[in-house]
Amino acid sequence: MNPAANLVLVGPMGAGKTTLGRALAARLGLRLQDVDSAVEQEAGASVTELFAREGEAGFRAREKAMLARLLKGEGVLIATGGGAVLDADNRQAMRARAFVVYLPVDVATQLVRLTGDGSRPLLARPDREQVLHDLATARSPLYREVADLVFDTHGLAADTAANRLVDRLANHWTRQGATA
Ligand SMILES: Nc1ncnc2c1ncn2[C@@H]1O[C@H](COP(=O)(O)OP(=O)(O)O)[C@@H](O)[C@H]1O
Ligand SMILES: O=C(O)C1=C[C@@H](OP(=O)(O)O)[C@@H](O)[C@H](O)C1
Ligand SMILES: [Mg+2]
Repeated sequence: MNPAANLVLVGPMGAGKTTLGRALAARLGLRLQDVDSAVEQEAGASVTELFAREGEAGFRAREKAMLARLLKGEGVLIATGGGAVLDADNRQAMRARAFVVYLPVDVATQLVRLTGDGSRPLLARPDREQVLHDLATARSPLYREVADLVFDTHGLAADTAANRLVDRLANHWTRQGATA
């Protein structure tokens, strides 16, 4: 059993972090915080606008500050963005303050799930498949490095995946600070 105050979801774009986060938070009695949404709310601008206005570096600085702030809480389910693991401080902070679940996803599934999605600036280009392969090569080791648990959702609807993940977590994660 692995004690931690919070739960964090990591994984590539389209892995279902935001979607599963919603379903899981309700089931686990945790407060959901999606880092992208929190950054957008604080900035008063979308992720796409922030990338355009401040560059990826500007967005990453905001993402890092928000993640650090959210990890100070307890009983928080934090859905990260796919690039949050790039920063070593982020990875260390996640490991220190949360039980980390990696949701892997293959590129073919990402392409289907993200068809028509215009909200991810890194995919606003014609060679999406190549971009997703390159991101996977660079980031998969980082997801693995930070993860306490790897949970595969391929072939599962989001609600079913949430139910199974709740069962898996019961054997792996003790919520620190929770009253029995
Ligand atoms: N397990 C799943 N099965 C089918 N579709 C899914 C699943 N998880 C997420 N999706 C869909 O994929 C898209 C991206 O999901 P999202 O939660 O935004 O991913 P992430 O936050 O990891 O980028 C959404 O349209 C969502 O409905
Ligand atoms: O992989 C990435 O670098 C990004 C993933 C996005 O979040 P999701 O993983 O929730 O799509 C969002 O943070 C931004 O567009 C950058
Ligand atoms: Mg998301």
